[in-house]
Amino acid sequence: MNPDLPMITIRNLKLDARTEHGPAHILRGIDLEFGRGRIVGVVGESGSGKSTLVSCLLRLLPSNIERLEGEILFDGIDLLKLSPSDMNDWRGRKIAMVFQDPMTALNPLFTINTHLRDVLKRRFPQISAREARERSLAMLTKVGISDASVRLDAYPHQLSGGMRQRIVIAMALLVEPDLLLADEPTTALDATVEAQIVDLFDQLRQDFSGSIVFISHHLGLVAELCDDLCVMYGGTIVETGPVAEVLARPRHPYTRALLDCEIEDDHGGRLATIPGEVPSATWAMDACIFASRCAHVADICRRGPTVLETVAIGHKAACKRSREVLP
Ligand SMILES: Nc1ncnc2c1ncn2[C@@H]1O[C@H](COP(=O)(O)OP(=O)(O)OP(=O)(O)O)[C@@H](O)[C@H]1O
Repeated sequence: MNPDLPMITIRNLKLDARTEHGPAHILRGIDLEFGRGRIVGVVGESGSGKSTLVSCLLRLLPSNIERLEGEILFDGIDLLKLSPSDMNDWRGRKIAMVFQDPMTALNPLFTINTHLRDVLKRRFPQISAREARERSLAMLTKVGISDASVRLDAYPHQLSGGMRQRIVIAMALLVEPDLLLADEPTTALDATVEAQIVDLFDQLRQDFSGSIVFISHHLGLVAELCDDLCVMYGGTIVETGPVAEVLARPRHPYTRALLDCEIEDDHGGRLATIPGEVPSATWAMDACIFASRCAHVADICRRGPTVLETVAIGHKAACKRSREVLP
């Protein structure tokens, strides 16, 4: 394996779903790549396609798919071409997932020990019960759970929401995945616990050699944690690049607008919002996807869709007027 090659390369990924109003273009041609050891933040409003992108990486796709095109190369292997059983094996070995709601992954009838042991048994079939317990205890401590031996014998409902999310993160890490997908893992938590879970992800990166895709509505949170940023809008990526570069010099009006939305007034309310709505997924994109809401829209923006173009090293934006309006 060549360490200089990207670990994940997504090429022209398109996903349409069948609906009563015609095909919904949920992903409209996603191009993205990232290397090992990166934390990639994916941000965008509700409905921009973030969760669907993650579902494609897991290949857990909706049943009403009408079209799926493109490639998802993981160390050169196209996940979309793996057999169902090979893909299942990858999910338990190379890719792990942390969902928004920890109860998605926890069975209320089983203790934490059973959950962690089952993950370890699936990943390392030869592991003894003793070793599984030792590894589980060490992992609980690592993810910041105090009194780990007591918690190990608890049931999910006996733990707080923050602790349950730590358990789910522990389950994901026990897999020793190359790719960890986290779909809004802090959304269901209050602000203090959210900050603790973000800190946990930050600490984990020190000895986690894989990559993390971290989905969030919250640009500030992504800025704190991630190396790379991917801004999604209407099933497309409108801007991508190193977090510091994109946030210091946003080159797409949507990213700029999202940044403005982060500014709070004295009472913690938002000073700005983006007027209008994300276009319907059934819209056949014949113009810039952001044209209907863009403060800088001009005739050129309505003449065909825009594509991602390099604006600086590693930094791309899909705006025909970028140089004029956000130089
Ligand atoms: N199976 C499906 N059939 C039809 N439309 C779908 C399907 N799955 C998702 N969509 C639509 O595709 C769009 C993108 O959905 P997705 O859940 O990926 O967005 P998201 O950015 O993750 O949103 P959120 O932040 O609310 O989770 C939405 O408009 C959604 O309603």
